[in-house]
Amino acid sequence: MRRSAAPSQVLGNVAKKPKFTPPGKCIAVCPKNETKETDQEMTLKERDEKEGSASKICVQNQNENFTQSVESTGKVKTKASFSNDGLNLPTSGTAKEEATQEAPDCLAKYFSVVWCKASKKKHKKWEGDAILITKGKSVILKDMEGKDIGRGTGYKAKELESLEEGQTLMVGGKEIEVMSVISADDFSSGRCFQAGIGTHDTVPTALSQTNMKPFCKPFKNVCQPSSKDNTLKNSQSYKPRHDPNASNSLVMPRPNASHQWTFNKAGLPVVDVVVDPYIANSLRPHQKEGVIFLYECIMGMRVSGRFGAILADEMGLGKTLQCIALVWTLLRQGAYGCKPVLKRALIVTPGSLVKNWKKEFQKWLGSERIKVFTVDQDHKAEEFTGSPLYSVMIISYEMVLRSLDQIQAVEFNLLICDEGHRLKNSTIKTTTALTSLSCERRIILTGTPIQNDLQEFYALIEFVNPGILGSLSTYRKIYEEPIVRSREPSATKEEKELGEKRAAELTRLTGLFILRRTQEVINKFLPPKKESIIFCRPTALQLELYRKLLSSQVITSCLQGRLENSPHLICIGALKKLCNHPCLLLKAIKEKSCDPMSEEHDESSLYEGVIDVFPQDYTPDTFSETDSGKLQVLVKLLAAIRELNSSERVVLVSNYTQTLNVLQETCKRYGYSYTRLDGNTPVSQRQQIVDTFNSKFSPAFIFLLSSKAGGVGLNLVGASHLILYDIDWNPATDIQAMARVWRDGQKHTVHIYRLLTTGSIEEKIYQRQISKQDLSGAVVDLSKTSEHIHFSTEELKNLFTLHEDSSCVTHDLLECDCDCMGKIDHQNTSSEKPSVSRSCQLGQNHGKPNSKKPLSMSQLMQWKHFAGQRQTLADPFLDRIKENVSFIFQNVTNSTSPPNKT
Ligand SMILES: Nc1ncnc2c1ncn2[C@@H]1O[C@H](COP(=O)(O)OP(=O)(O)OP(=O)(O)O)[C@@H](O)[C@H]1O
Ligand SMILES: [Mg+2]
Repeated sequence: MRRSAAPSQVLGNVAKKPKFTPPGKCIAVCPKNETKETDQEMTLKERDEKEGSASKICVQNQNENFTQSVESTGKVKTKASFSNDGLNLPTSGTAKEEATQEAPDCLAKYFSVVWCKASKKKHKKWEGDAILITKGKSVILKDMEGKDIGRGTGYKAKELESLEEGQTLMVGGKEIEVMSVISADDFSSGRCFQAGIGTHDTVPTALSQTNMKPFCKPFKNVCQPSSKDNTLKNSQSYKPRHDPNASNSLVMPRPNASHQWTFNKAGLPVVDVVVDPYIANSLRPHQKEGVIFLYECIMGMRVSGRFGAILADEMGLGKTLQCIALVWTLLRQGAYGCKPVLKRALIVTPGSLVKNWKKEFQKWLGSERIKVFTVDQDHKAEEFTGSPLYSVMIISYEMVLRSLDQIQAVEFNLLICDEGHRLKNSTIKTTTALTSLSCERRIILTGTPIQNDLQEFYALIEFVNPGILGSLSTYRKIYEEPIVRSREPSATKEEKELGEKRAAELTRLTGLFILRRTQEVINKFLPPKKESIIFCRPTALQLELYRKLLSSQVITSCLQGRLENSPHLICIGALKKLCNHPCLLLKAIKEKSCDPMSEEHDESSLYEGVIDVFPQDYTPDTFSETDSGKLQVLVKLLAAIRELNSSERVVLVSNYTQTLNVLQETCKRYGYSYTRLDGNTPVSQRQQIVDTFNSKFSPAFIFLLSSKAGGVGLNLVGASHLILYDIDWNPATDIQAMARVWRDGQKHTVHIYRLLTTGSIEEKIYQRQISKQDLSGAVVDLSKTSEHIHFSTEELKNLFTLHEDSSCVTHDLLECDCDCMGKIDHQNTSSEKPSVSRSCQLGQNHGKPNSKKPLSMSQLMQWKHFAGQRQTLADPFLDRIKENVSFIFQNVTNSTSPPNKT
């Protein structure tokens, strides 16, 4: 049968046949070799051969699936040919499942087909591409969005088995013709539904290779220049701005032939782009790779026709510096005829980091190279527009909304969104405003993308590379539903396999433009970090109040599954307050009693009779540190640091302003000088507070920090001790806070202390936290953040249980066979070596399916652990606090690295 109007598969199998036709006839536009070669020149063909480049300019591009148009301005517009169809995959395993019902033992087969309505016409007019699944005697036809468009049964099994290319079949009133056979793998990964983007044929340059790429002679022509003579004359002035042959030079990869074909219409000489040694010399190895990665992404060299990137390096790896190196390079240079790629760049960042960005520009480039413009109350966006002095604008997310008109009026060539995970919601104003900017080159920087769910992940991808994953509904069908389904306990083996494959495919696809490195790459440059989880015994008052709350009617009914209006959240809040200090609970009770008319009946009922447990003269303001186990420990710890490390400073973190007030009052009582940054600190003052604290002349001993308000992006390397006073459901919040101190620039050994109230809800939250961290290797963490957490009755029961007899429930859960209460020594005598060889291996049987403890507890596997009441502890700080401590886990990272960074 002949086909006339073929859909996208007119050229055959998507994966096999080229789909991209360059504008104009290739042969005509690209004459064999009209440009004379000089000593320094060689043809593209030769160079490609020499460099092993896969594609040739006159060959149809196998990597691309774009239609292309050139505007009269010469600006090239590329558009994914699948943009309307999206990537199209079926919902989770439906085809297999359905066919299984029909013939459980037969193997399913998959075909790429075209279809049209059944007609007797000889000359068919095909209406669309589709996927045909056959199994036994049944078939299912799916459109490219994964929707069923036809089904049939009662075929001859043999005929279906031998179905091959070119054959036709009737399926539910539709006539189909088989175009090609699809592998089961291509079906289950979803690749067969993708119209070519990011499938087998995308060839990103390997980072390590590009890094090593030798210098290529700069004066080479690609296509026919507009004027041969001119180009030859001018070629002598097309020189790299910096010497690519110098030792340590950082040379960007050269664009391949198809890139040149698309973006170098004028046929300008290709010149090496070399990062200014002034900044390149400061870059760590991972940062050099990062700059190359970003360069390739935003130049459209990794995924053809896409210019976005997500740099998701863990906190403190210097994302700022990598971007500065990129921006500075591209403001001055470009591969085609030395023409700078960027004229103007826009950097959007949380308000608290605007000044930090400016400082970092100065730090790495000095003040004479570049002038950056920061938008604030006194410097309006219009000033930037009117001034030729500035090429970089730094603005806060809040200000973007206020200055949108002015920003839209400027043509920015690069948009960088720092802490860009805030764009995870595509409907919020900031995201819509930034999406409205015409700039195609977009970079998201984030240290914590993993906490998002699959839809948030989609929003981030959509922001940097719009359309690459198809429409949201398609994406849900292809990826989200099968992946989520496969992780449910009731998932069948097939569903699990499908989910895993789709997740792997999603990772592969997005991995082309997402780069995440972990802290390890920088560890060797950092001083040691000693992390201790300190289980603090609750006081008698805390225990009594805790029991009282647990016996309340509200908690009882929560445990019976009555969760309308989320009463459990109020209960959790009250218990957390109590753990921090009983006075915070009393404050809440008093505030509630002043407002008896409020709607919150559950809260009033929870507090019923609790006030009677407090001593009679107890007031929230005259609290005593002896009423809170954690505060007792804190006071002793601060005294020990003051005494043993008098020149070192402390960051004290809480998630709650009221708790910070208690901590601040404690500082006052002990005469400790402090500074504070929380949600109420004006954004304009934040950098100043941070700078003053980091200066060696800082009078402040303690930095009180609200992790939620100001944690992200701050550098607090002036302190070498960090105490997490309370715990958040979301591990990212705490990790963010910890990374403020242990980062590049830190000169001292860092001590991190996490305080938890023994046997209480805090331990349970900690256990949940570490299970979340274990998921961070996945594309995304599917667990939701705080208020969205869904608790089963079983989980609530666990949360609302107080373990009074245990010195560490977390340790109990590990089923560790040691006797850490003193008989066997599980305290590693050498405090500087990880205790891998000790007899007690925490979580020995982790990962075994029958293990009762959560797999994630394996995180603690390598940690030393010991009961608090030992006679002496090797760590002098812990030794001072042991009286109030029931248990300690401790881990040392980088024990061998020198205290000063290299
Ligand atoms: N190559 C380097 N040499 C020395 N210091 C560096 C280097 N790279 C970065 N730094 C410093 O390390 C600190 C952390 O860098 P930066 O703030 O860019 O981290 P980040 O990746 O943005 O982390 P976060 O996710 O926390 O924002 C900064 O003070 C920065 O100046
Ligand atoms: Mg940052």
